[in-house]
Amino acid sequence: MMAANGKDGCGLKGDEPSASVNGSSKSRSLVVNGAASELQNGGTSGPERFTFSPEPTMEDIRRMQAEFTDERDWNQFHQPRNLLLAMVGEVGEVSELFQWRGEVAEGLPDWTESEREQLAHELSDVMIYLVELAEKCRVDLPRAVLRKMALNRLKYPASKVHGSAKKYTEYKD
Ligand SMILES: Nc1ccn([C@H]2C[C@H](O)[C@@H](COP(=O)(O)OP(=O)(O)OP(=O)(O)O)O2)c(=O)n1
Repeated sequence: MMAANGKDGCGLKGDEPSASVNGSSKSRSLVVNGAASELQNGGTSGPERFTFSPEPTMEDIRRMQAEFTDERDWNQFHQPRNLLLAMVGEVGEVSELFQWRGEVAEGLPDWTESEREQLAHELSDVMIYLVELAEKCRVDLPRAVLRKMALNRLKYPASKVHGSAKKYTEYKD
């Protein structure tokens, strides 16, 4: 399946996603994500912020999922509405992991490795369906996110809303 913008994917094509993605980003993620791996392994957060690995990009994810569905002849099932329902179902599975726990601290310090991995799986399911939903709706998601963030900055000027969680409609001027 071609992307909305008609560009072919590149980089990870033809490889097993887990092998190629891990292989290509491992060293960088170790260097770039020093703080990240500490947090992912249950350590406390240091002064550095958690960061993601640079790969796979959203376009990589779109292409890998398109290959996955093409190989299984599943595009017939992956219409926008079905993808939306599938994504919401996966959001429910994320919620299940948090339910009845009360407040959960950043970094999930009390979670086991297995619970963290389960969460990583469920968040990935949400992401995979979100990206495919955007593709099938012809929304160029990375660009759309940039536009939306620019709008958010206009709606919530830091100078005006600093330290307040009020919705923009609650500000008088
Ligand atoms: N028709 C389908 C079925 C699965 N998947 C892919 C996308 C998701 O990443 C994952 C979802 O698989 P499941 O529906 O089996 O859901 P879970 O992996 O969450 O399993 P479970 O519901 O047992 O927790 O597989 C897909 O693209 N299309």
